[in-house]
Amino acid sequence: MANQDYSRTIADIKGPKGIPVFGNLFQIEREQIHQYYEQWAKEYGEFFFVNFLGKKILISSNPQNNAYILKNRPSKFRRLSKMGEIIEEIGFYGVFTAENEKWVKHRKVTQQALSNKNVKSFFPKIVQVAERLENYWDSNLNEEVKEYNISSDFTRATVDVTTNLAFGYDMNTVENHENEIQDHIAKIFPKVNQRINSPLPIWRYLKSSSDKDLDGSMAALKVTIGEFIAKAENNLKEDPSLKENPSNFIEALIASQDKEDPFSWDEIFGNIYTMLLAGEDTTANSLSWLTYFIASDSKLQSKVYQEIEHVLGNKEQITSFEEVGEFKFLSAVLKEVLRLKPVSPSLYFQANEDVVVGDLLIPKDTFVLTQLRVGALSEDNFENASEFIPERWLSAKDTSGGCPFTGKHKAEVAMPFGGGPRFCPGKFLSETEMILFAVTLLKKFELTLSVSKEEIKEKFAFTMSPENLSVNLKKRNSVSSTNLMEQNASI
Ligand code: HEM
Repeated sequence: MANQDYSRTIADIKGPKGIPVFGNLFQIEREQIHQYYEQWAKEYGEFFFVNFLGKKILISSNPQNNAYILKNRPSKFRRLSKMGEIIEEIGFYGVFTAENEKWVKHRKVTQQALSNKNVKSFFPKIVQVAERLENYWDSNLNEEVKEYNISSDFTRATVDVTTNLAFGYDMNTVENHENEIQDHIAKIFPKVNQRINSPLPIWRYLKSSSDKDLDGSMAALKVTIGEFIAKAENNLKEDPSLKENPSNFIEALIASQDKEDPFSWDEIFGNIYTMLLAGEDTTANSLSWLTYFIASDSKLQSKVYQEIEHVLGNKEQITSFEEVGEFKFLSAVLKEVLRLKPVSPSLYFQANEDVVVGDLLIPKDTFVLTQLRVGALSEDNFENASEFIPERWLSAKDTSGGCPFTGKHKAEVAMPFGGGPRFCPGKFLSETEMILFAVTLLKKFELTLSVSKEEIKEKFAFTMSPENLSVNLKKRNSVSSTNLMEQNASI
């Protein structure tokens, strides 16, 4: 029994009234489920229950309570076991689903692979991927392009970064469009989401065409991953010193086989899938949301462009890691994008024991869904919380004219990368990638939305993406030539 004080038990917790047997099942649209939870949080408060076919989910929306849940892992809370089973059933037995000692072991090797030190030394490769993006646009896009699907370019770029950094394998999907790896990856999250929210595991007895499609994609991915593994095994054979000092994630996983407590082949495959998936959708969707805000606000776009001109000077591209840190405004814009459009607005947990959160006693095994964006959109934490104000993330030292925003700002409440011991180990890598790819796009093109802002909807399929996003691109004069023209004019 939990030994903290509490004033409520789950018998006191209410929620939206459903209908007999089905509960709230027909009150929601699956792809906007997070928005229903956010709306209900306003009505029912920091804890409420939803019920799908008799299965109850406790929704937690208070940021302090959510931080407590995230922090108290793996002891008091674990990832939802049903979610773990579903993800592992597909083949992803790795750091995201592992618990307790297993998780510690998986996390160590993942964190090492994604360490700041590794990302910094890998930086030239990220620049190379950005240059390929630019080459691709130079060769394939006219001066003006309408209704362009920029999200798929971001997806390719993030796949290339992850496969290079973590697997030492240069896929160059940015330029070689015949590779379909991202099409296969794209099927996984929506399916996981559908199965988690499905009250009955129908797919185990009767496979729909989309279930069979997923099996086909997993088989294709297995072949690709087999190639990554073969390359890493060859490297280890040719240079046995890599066994002690592996140069990437895959080598580290394979090298463990000669040591105590090795990773099994299922774990090796599972972690490679995990890394591939975790690194792609999240970063690419965040870049798509960035595009959404920038393309719909010309003032914001010119401000970002001014900073790009200022930092790049006469250069065409960022050339050193230190320069990334000079994009103070763009960084603030990205933070604001992640506050308003976190790609993971909901995280799924399960109580390992009876545990008191806030004033509530939550019994062992309760399914708890933390709804993270409620706090990020609350006036209690951020002034004019629903507005896009990147300046709120700038401090006085970031600007010449003193602190640009003095309103309420509880930065810790926005948790786009999760929190506690299981917070996202790819944060630093993704922040670096996002600056580089955003600069590459925005220095080159002026962007407008091809559809009205209202037509672009939040679509939740385990991660949240902008549905219907499509942009018009107009090539700019290059940054260096604009600067030269300005210099000439001032002479
Ligand atoms: C904008 C980009 C990204 C966002 C918003 C994001 C967000 C998240 C979130 C919310 C979690 C769950 C954290 C928790 O449970 O507290 C997570 C976990 C994870 N992320 Fe990311 N992520 C991003 C990019 C990446 C990248 C680039 C990689 C690797 C290439 C990555 C690898 C992982 C892994 C391995 C986990 C599982 C950690 C664990 O369970 O211990 N992520 N991420």
